[in-house]
Amino acid sequence: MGAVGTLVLIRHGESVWNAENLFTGWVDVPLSEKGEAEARRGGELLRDAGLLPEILHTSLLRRAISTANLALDGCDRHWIPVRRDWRLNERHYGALQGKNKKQTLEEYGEEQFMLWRRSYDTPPPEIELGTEFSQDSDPRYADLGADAPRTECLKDVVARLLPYWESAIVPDLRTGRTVLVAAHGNSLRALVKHLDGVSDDAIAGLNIPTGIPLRYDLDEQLKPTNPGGTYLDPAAAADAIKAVANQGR
Ligand SMILES: O=C(O)[C@@H](CO)OP(=O)(O)O
Repeated sequence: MGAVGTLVLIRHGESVWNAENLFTGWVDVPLSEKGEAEARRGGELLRDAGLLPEILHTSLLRRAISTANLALDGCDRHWIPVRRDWRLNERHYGALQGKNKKQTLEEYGEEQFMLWRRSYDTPPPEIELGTEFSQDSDPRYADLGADAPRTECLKDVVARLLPYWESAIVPDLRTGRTVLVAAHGNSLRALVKHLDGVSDDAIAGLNIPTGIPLRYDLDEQLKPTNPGGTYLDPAAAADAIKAVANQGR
């Protein structure tokens, strides 16, 4: 087998709903101005590190797609091939989609709020079909039919993400290419859990900052030789991780 390529993960820049502190999930909101700037900065970090993506995988949500476009434009890689798949989408937040995080924390209390946000296997209540923030008439998910999720916990995200990792991303890495994955806080937590072998309990404490590329060097078994990965701007990542952890407060 040849050398395994480099994996670069990027969570989308701040979205308008991140800025408003709303549970987002599969609701397709755009980047905020700050998020666009974060994405452009992500591209500069890639350029300055000489870490130039050769293929892109994104979710079907515009905050990840726009982030990838802006970042790739910034490192002159806007032309690379791209694949998009719902399996990279954010975790479906069920009936919490569109709700304010602070109000939800006040209404349900810290324990329930954190169970919904960060426990491995407790999904929020299912979203009601046909309501404002459900995706049941969205054409991009038409092929999923009744398999389209109405809520997900992180365990569900791991289960739907891994088939795409194995069948689409790993083959690209096996060609030795630098692969950029532009996705979301919780879909990337699911991938990092798998890559680093993080336990079901420990994953609760892991948060991914917006817009800062995270590099993984992998061995032949696809185990990271730099466990936890390497943020291209570690100081900014450390501050941003704290901010994600404290959302709702
Ligand atoms: O609202 C969401 O979809 C996610 C990511 O922004 O939020 P959280 O970090 O609370 O899981």
